[in-house]
Amino acid sequence: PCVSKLVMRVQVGHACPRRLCVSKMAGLRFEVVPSRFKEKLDKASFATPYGYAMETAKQKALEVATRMHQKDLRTPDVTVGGLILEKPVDKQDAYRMLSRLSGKEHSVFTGVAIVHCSSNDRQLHTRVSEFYEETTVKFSELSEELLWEYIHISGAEGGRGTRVEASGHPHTRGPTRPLGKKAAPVPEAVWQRESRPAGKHKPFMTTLSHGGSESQTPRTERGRVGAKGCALPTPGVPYRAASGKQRWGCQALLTACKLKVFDWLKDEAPQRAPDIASKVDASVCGTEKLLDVCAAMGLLEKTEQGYSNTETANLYLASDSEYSLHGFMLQNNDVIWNLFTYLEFAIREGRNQHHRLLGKKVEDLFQDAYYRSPETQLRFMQAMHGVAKLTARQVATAFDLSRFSSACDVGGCTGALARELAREYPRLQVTVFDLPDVVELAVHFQPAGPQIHFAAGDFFRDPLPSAELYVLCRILHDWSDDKVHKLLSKVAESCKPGAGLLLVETLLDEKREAQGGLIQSLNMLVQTEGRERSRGEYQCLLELHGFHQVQVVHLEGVLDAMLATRVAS
Ligand SMILES: C[S@@+](CC[C@H](N)C(=O)[O-])C[C@H]1O[C@@H](n2cnc3c(N)ncnc32)[C@H](O)[C@@H]1O
Repeated sequence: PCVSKLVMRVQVGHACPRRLCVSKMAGLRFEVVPSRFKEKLDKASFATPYGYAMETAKQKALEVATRMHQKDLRTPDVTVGGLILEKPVDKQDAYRMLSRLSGKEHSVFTGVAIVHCSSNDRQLHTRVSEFYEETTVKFSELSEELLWEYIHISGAEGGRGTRVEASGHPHTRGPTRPLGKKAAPVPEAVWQRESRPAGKHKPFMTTLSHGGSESQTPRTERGRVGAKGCALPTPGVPYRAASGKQRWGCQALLTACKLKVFDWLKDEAPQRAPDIASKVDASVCGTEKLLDVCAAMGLLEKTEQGYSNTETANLYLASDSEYSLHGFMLQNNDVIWNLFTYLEFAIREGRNQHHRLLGKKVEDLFQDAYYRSPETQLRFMQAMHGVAKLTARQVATAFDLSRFSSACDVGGCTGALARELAREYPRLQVTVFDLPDVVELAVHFQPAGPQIHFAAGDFFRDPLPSAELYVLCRILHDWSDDKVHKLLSKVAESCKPGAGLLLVETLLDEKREAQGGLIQSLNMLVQTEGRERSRGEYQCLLELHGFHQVQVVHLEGVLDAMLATRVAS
């Protein structure tokens, strides 16, 4: 409780926006007091860069602590001597620095280490994650996602905040991983952190998210001296967001997918820019720039012989790969991206923007928007299929469902989750219930088998197939409260006492919010009739419809699973 009462006087050589952001997330009020201590310690007198950095940080913090005491006759409650290593640290230094920072030796200096480490060493990353866990004892609100982004920032190529060296959390397990295959990172730029298999490649979202190299960073980012000599607050986050590099990076990725660059390079590699340009019917200069950006994002490898797909691109971006997210990219490119251009209207009106995008009234979200033509329906289904395949295993294994002998996946689309459920529970019979047009096309994705059946109908109007377990995966967030009640009461009516309801959504809580849950809420606003809800809201909804004994499992990525049991009314 005392944390919120502290005014942290943070000494900072430059008002590092990342550190301020981290402190803010930790729920601390703080003052930024630039230290006047000159970084002039003799490097030669230190055995390691670590020793030099620690001593410099200490002296800077002490200078602030002393000066504040003299100035205000009030010693700051805590002075944080945060430490940033501007150069790549070697492995041993990183280990030592982490153990010192996370150890109990420092009673004065505590804080968040932002480690600029170019090593891909697994043990080191494990150690870093342990450090993070220890840190959270003090700063319990710190977001893991956030810290990981920082930890992977390397100073190797141009300084702070420029490149990301390793992807994901080293402990990320792989239920979302293609079975029997080595994991490669899932493209995050439009994937919205749904899932994050571990891997050795660079994730391309974060590569772009820090806004270019240090030399390109505007002076204002590093704290500039204003007219009267006082430090201006840095525009870090707003500057980066507005300058659009992250958005442009996303757009480059989506365009490369749309042009099927990764398909051409899967068929034949390496290839040079003019070859690809002629295949995708585009200019050589434009294609070359696009390929270079893809290479910078870690999606292509560039050599003197030309460009080749990385493992990530082959696995997730080629349109014919088993775990392809190509449809998801196209859905983002052709629909969601455009809907977001109407965000201002969405905010003003509090509703989705399909009518603006399509220039006509949209009464039925699916029939009038997503499924308005066979092409748009197929694209939507491909998008759902790609995402579902990556998350299905986690969902199927979140709880022990072996007591059920039949399940109905309500709005189960192509049957990707049904397949995983059938695989996990060999005696389970699964019915995928979806709109007639969807069921008709679903066979192209997921042929029915001895355990999997498809049933066509409208879940707001038609009776649901009978089952011992009902599954609602990414369904309720599409709908208004009224429609959610309608659907839940339908499910409840179809259930006998003891039947289960498996609900899979993104629960809006602090962790998910930090991981993009809030952005996901905006996404729901611009494109659906629904919204993301909190665990408490879902629990109330479930209980209201006779589902109790609610258990929750937080899955990797941004999904959460809730299992509830229907009790006799
Ligand atoms: C957001 S998708 C989720 C698909 C799948 N459950 C998943 O997690 O990937 C919503 C699904 O609900 C289906 N759907 C929408 N309205 C429906 C209705 N009235 N009756 C039956 N299915 C419907 C859509 O066709 C689509 O497959």
